[in-house]
Amino acid sequence: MEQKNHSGRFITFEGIDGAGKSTHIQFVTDLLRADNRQVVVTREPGGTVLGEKLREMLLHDKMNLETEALLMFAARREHIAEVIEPALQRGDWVISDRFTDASFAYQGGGRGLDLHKMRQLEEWVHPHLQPDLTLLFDVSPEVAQARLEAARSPDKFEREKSGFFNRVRDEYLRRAKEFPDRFRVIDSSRSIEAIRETIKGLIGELG
Ligand SMILES: Nc1ncnc2c1ncn2[C@@H]1O[C@H](COP(=O)(O)OP(=O)(O)O)[C@@H](O)[C@H]1O
Ligand SMILES: Cc1cn([C@H]2C[C@H](O)[C@@H](COP(=O)(O)OP(=O)(O)O)O2)c(=O)[nH]c1=O
Repeated sequence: MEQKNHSGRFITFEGIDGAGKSTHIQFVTDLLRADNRQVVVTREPGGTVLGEKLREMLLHDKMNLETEALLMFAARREHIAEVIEPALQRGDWVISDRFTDASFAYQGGGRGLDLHKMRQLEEWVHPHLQPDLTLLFDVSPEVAQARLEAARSPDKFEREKSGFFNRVRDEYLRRAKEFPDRFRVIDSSRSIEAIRETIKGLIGELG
């Protein structure tokens, strides 16, 4: 994987809602801490006091699509400045439940925002920062939906229909092909145990 000018590592977890990201973040954190790594676990939208306020609005209030994209990137700007960059400078490992790929997938693929506008926002907000590793938890919307229904009440995004999640999934998979060096696609229709084994191998590759 590409070398960066920091000694920490930046790992992002992506996938449609209900794909299993949260389930495996704890596992990866435990794995790294057992190996004496300093780990910062965070999430988007959110991760800072301001970002969590923006998250509340983003997950529950109806808004214009461009407003939604801009607020995602505003929360991200704060998150990078306050949490991600300082942690990487210290040499910590940063695990983020979602990052910019989610904006491409949800606001771009899912809702149809012009990807060119998204690239401009990315170039503005983090021209030089990219994850070292992105774990894409890939599963059909039907399986994800069934898991979610058993688990929790839905937010604004989770109430979307399977057509929306198919577009989100397709955009994630398109990006995985575009950036094969950092993306690893995980078949999340398998058991939690089988997925853990796959993840163990992938984290090991990071050194
Ligand atoms: N591989 C799996 N097999 C069966 N159930 C799973 C699997 N992975 C996650 N789950 C369950 O599915 C639900 C959604 O998982 P979660 O990790 O919260 O997804 P996400 O964070 O991607 O939205 C949870 O109840 C979790 O226990
Ligand atoms: C980071 C990000 C998240 N989202 C959406 C995806 C999710 O539906 C929602 C919150 O993500 P997530 O934290 O995965 O939700 P939960 O805690 O319920 O598992 O925000 C976007 O639409 N664009 C983005 O850029």
